[in-house]
Amino acid sequence: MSLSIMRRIKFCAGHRLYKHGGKCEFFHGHNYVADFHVSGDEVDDVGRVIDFAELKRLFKGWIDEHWDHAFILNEDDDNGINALKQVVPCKMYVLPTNPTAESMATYLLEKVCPKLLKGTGVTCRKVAIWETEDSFAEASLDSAGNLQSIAELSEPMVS
Ligand SMILES: Nc1nc2c(c(=O)[nH]1)N=C([C@H](O)[C@H](O)COP(=O)(O)OP(=O)(O)OP(=O)(O)O)CN2
Repeated sequence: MSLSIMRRIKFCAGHRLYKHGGKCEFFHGHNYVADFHVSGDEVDDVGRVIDFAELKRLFKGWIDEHWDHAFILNEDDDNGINALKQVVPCKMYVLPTNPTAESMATYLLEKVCPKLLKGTGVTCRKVAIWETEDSFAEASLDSAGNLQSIAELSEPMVS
């Protein structure tokens, strides 16, 4: 049996989509919502897959340190990176891809969650990033643990 739980983390960040060709090429920001879907095969003596508070500590800890109130930019965006370096103090996180909701969800699922959850006995199987109340993207693992990237836009946010 597999049991799944979800921990939601909210944060604010700025970004721009390099070479987007539209308004999202301008610096702008979002009140993001990140939904972390975590699975485990068993529960502890209390009946928990893992304590929600522990997930908050891990996920919010990473988000607060790296993405909250930061600008998230594409590593190819030299102009944007150099512009932000002029700002003091400057909080910037550079991704190997454009900071779309899709790539942010994928990055969290593939790169961040395995490190954060090491030794906990649980696995993050899906991350959804909401950019607005109307748009989100999610990245998930299939049953073999391989990445499945699915963008789903214009779905209502569940609150
Ligand atoms: N598939 C994706 N498309 C877009 C992404 C993304 O991450 N994945 N991101 C953006 C921009 O970041 C943009 O800020 C969001 O654009 P949009 O949905 O058009 O924004 P609004 O809902 O605020 O639209 P208004 O027309 O201003 O109300 C673009 N596309």
